[in-house]
Amino acid sequence: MKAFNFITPYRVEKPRKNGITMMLDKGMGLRVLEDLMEVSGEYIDFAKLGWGTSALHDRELIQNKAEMYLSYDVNPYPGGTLFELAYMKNKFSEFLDESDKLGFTAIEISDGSTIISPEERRNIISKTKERGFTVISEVGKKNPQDDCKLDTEDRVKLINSDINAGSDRILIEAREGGKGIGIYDECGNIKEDELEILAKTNMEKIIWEAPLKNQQTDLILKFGPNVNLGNIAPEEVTSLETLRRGLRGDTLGKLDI
Ligand SMILES: C=C(OP(=O)(O)O)C(=O)O
Ligand SMILES: O=S([O-])[O-]
Repeated sequence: MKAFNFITPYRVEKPRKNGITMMLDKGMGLRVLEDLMEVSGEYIDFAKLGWGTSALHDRELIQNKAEMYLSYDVNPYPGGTLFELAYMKNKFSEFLDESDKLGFTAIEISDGSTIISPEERRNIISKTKERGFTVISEVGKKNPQDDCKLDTEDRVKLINSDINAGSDRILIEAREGGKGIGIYDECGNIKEDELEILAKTNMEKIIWEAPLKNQQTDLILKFGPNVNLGNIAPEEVTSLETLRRGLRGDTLGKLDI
């Protein structure tokens, strides 16, 4: 039983469709991960082993980490950048084979640093789906100068086309920093117009990358405790859960929970 259970607001439990939290794992060791899972595993739905970090560790460690995540019902997956590298090297099917063998259950398809034609993107999404992975496709470019060339209409088109091709979730790029990219301005504040338009596409499927606390708070206040959020730092997972439940001043008494 949880401490103070008589005042803690309830939130939908896993497996959940909404209120998804995606955590960014930047190369944690197994013991740190075990500790984290023990205290926060129930608040995490997906764990992304950021960009190419999983390629720097022994296969056995990655397998053990994936197993640990799965034992807490957390879906582990490799960073979109690693997929992009595999794609550039013409090793997409080997990438899926290896991901499967390592125990990853989801795959991120992104073009943050590469160029992939819309047709190719749709093919890749459906092939990944056919292989039995949960598909998370990302919309946005890593370089702010390239990202700002994508207007809102382009993003809406991409979201809809990815969903039609079979994506389970659409990730809105904000990187680890969360500034000057996607729905955020240079200070990391939300660009309301952009947010409103993207939110009209399919809120259930969208995961907003929101690495900063002000972003998490604003999105929770706007869309409620069960908004899907990603790129959450491991040490911020419990903190985010308090925001979702009104257990922190920023949202206390302000949520319908
Ligand atoms: C962390 C990110 O990069 P990657 O998907 O390459 O891990 C991201 O896109 O937010
Ligand atoms: O490389 S990152 O921060 O998406």
